Amino acid sequence: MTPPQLVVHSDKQVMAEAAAARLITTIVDAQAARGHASVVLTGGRNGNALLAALAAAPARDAVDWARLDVWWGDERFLPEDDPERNFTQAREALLDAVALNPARVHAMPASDGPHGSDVDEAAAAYAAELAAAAGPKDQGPVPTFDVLMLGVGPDTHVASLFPELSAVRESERMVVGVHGAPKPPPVRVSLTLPAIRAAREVWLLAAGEDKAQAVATVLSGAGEIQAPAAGAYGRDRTLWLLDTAAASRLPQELRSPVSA
Ligand SMILES: O=C1O[C@H](COP(=O)(O)O)[C@@H](O)[C@H](O)[C@H]1O
Repeated sequence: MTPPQLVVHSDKQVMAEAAAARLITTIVDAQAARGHASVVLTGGRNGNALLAALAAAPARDAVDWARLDVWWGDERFLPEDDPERNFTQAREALLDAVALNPARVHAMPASDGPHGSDVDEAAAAYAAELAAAAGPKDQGPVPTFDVLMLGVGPDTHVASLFPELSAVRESERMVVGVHGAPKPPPVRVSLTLPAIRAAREVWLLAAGEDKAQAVATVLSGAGEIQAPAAGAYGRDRTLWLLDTAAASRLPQELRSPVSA
């Protein structure tokens, strides 16, 4: 388990812009080192703000978008063009504006897709897509993602792993169907903690006062069943990207200096 590193920004917008700049650099470095890169997107307010900041960043043209694989950490199991789908929101914020290779855009299935309303079958299909993309150098049935981003919910959920639900206890499957999520919609598809931990870098995003207690709970040592974000860490790095409001309830010894 890599220990969490904290970066605290002055506000939500600065955080989104700084995270977007960090993502550009990380993708460019991965493409220089390996010829391609892979990212796992998150839904939610902070994830979408990051994508919008990336879309507005002049340096976005440094990325070779055609050599980027895009995956999702979770999806709201809704019809294809539903505005609440994480995929729809990511398209609007960034994806439609850059020259991605459609074969490398790995959206999670929609509820009117080939698996119909069977979310467990949809989850199994996404797990198979991940397994097909994994190579001999990957440790297990998922690719070694370069960066996996997670928005942290006010209840400490990440992806669609909610406190105490069975999905956060999953130790074998890489992707699960989620039933009865406390945040709408109740049916979702989610990577599990073992899949999340396959990433080189895991970035946890939290901005705003409504995230402050969740951030303090997780970073003060809560367990992952009660606080799923506590179980999200990367192989090489676990980075918490916060704004001052989200960091405001951290114990003093955990706080880092605020960047601009
Ligand atoms: O529903 C979801 O919520 C979380 C957190 O969203 P936020 O708006 O509170 O930042 C997000 O990480 C997840 O991908 C999404 O499906």
